[in-house]
Amino acid sequence: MTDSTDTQSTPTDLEKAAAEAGALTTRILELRDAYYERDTSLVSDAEYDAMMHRLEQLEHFFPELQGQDSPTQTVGGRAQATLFDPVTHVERMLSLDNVFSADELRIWSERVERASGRSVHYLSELKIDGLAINLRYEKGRLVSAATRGDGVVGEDVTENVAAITSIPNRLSGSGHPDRVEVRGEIFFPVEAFRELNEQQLAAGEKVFANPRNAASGSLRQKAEGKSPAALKLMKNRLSRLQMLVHGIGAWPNPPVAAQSEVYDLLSGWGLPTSTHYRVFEDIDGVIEFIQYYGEHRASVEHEIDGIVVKVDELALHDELGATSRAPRWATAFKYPPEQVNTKLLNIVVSVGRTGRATPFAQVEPVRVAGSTVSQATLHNQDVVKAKGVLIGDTVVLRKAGDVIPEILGPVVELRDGTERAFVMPELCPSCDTPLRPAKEGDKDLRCPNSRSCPAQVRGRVEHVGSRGALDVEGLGEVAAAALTQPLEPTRPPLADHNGDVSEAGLFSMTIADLFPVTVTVFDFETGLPKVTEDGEVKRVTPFRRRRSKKDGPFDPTSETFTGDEHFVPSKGALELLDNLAASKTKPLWRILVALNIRHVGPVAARALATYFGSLDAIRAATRDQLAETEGVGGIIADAVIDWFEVDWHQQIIEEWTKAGVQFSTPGHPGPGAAGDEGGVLAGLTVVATGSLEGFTREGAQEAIIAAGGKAASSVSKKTDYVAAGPGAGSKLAKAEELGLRIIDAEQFALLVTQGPDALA
Ligand SMILES: NC(=O)c1ccc[n+]([C@@H]2O[C@H](COP(=O)([O-])OP(=O)(O)OC[C@H]3O[C@@H](n4cnc5c(N)ncnc54)[C@H](O)[C@@H]3O)[C@@H](O)[C@H]2O)c1
Ligand SMILES: [Zn+2]
Repeated sequence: MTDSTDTQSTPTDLEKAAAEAGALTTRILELRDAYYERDTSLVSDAEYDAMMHRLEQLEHFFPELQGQDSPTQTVGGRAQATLFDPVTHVERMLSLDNVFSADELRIWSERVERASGRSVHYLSELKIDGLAINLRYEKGRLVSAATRGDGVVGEDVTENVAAITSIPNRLSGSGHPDRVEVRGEIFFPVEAFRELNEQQLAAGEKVFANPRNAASGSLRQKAEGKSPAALKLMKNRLSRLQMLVHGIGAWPNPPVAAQSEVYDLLSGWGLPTSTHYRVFEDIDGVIEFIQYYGEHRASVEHEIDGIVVKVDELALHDELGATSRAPRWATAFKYPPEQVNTKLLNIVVSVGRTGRATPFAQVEPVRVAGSTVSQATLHNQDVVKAKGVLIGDTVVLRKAGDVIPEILGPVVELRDGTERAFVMPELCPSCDTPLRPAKEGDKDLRCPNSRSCPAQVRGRVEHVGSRGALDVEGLGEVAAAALTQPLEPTRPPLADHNGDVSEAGLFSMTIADLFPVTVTVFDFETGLPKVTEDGEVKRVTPFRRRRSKKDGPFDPTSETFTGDEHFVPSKGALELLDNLAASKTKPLWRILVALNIRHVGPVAARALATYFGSLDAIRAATRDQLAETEGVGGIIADAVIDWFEVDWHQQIIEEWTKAGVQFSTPGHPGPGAAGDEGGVLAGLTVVATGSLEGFTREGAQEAIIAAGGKAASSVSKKTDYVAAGPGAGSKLAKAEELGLRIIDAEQFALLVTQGPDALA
């Protein structure tokens, strides 16, 4: 459509548009009121932005709808003279226009360059999630601080701002103008925001949905009428606020020509300016900057909701001017939101491999930080209570980067009375055993049926395959669930991630069965598991697929016939078996982690493996010997001893030993040796580079460490051996240059198992 269609629009179109615009306006004003006056987000920012966008569209096609007081023409907020004194800004405080994609940004920059008629430099900086403040300094002294309000009239918060330690009351240096207005963002650094919300939770107060609401709520508090204790709390909150300068207000003839020079000048006066800005000669640089911070959002000390792009040349600011709402010389690129509102549909309890019963939230699926979220953990019943969420609430959900989604709290204003409280169940949802704390006073409840609780069995099998344990590709959540299905032949088949069907009902595996597993199981006549001579049911990977013509001659040892359908092991199943077989000789510490001993994660397992060198040595050790090992300590020592005392744990070791799992580090000289005077590589530094046959990159490092050596990542004079394989590159060149001892994969294997003497 073009603008000319406006005049041809039929009255009904216009009427429809007017009705929609009217409804949107009412809603947006309601949302603004909640947001700016009550520090509450009734909808997510993305929903709010979408409504604004829709209203802009309607007004674009039907300009007659665009009144002066339309939300598209006004700056959020309202000057509320009731709480603070009103301040009329000498220069209006504006909002920013938004773009949501690189394409939209390019369109913006083309428009700017066309209007400027000359080349433009772009200053890119982080969009801080806080609230805008205008600071007026007269002869270097802070005389007034005001919020944005409606852009024309703001609130006088001078007294509170004086309590913010990061804002100087006096400018440093000299040559300050008689009057200068500086603008910036007041915010909570991420860490302080987290602490604040924790304190709010503990005190039974509302949690803030984002640092911006928190900053605004903290700054806009009145000291009057507060008890001494409340006043102290208020001061404490104010003192944790920070500010960063991002512009200027009224300042006649500033002695600078560019926004970037403004920052240099102001930082020379002791004002906090961001160190994260950059000036680019074209928009491509800006787009790279946006991408960079999109991936490194979490590395910044404060929350960012986007990147602000500004024309650097100050002269152009005047030439380009502003609309009633926003400058034309700047725009904000908005990142996908990390916080959204969604409905809390239910709270259910899951039991993990350690038996811990964890309530988690099932929410209406929402897009947040680039992925769709439908669940969030709630840790334990105390956390549910502390967060004050009820089933049926609209809740604020947060997901930053790779972090696990978290529920911040309810939007209390939106309750309608149908919400209900969560009640922690008394029985394990997986096996009906009464839940109880591991020891008195523990907040977490556990299912004590560790041996056969299906949820725990499944969790342990999955844990064996996990990255920190044996890292078995194909042994994840889906496979673990299929492998451990209880023995119920009538269960419907499950499909795995390749769409292969599994006869899930036939398997009930524990981690003890994991390595002896074979594919040969089904009796081809009956379709039931084959029984070995000694009466045992052979376990098998459950993944199978329907036989096709391409599968060639029938193989009775691995194929199944269920009466009317014919199955062969799926590709995934065969791969899983291969991967399991290959993991039997992984480093000892990984095997220890896979055993699922309480408190024994990768770090403790490495410490144990390095010092003792074998499972037998660990089992033979006394509590004191374990506890005194560097990196182990009393708690872990007790957990290790407890673990060995359980009879079905012995069975795991027996089964795994029979299947060829390697419970010791080859060449390890025995307890203690590697710890101080070391294993066969004690005191030696080895660099592994390029691809060494028989070792993964990580595996080579581990082999060096396990043998008591130091695995270095760069070559230096102190390096004793450089193990180099194809693709070794610059490290090899350096080693040659330094005249170091260079060995190949075969020699490396000898070195880490038998030590330097084996190479002679
Ligand atoms: N969820 C809701 O119900 C709701 C309601 C109203 C507003 N909002 C949110 O607020 C936004 C609108 O608020 P707005 O008008 O303040 O616009 P804005 O926050 O999108 O952008 C303008 C503001 O950005 C700030 N800013 C931060 N870093 C900056 C920098 N480096 N340079 C310049 N300015 C910087 C300034 O304070 C400026 O006033 C919406 O897009 C939405 O995200 C949400
Ligand atoms: Zn249970």
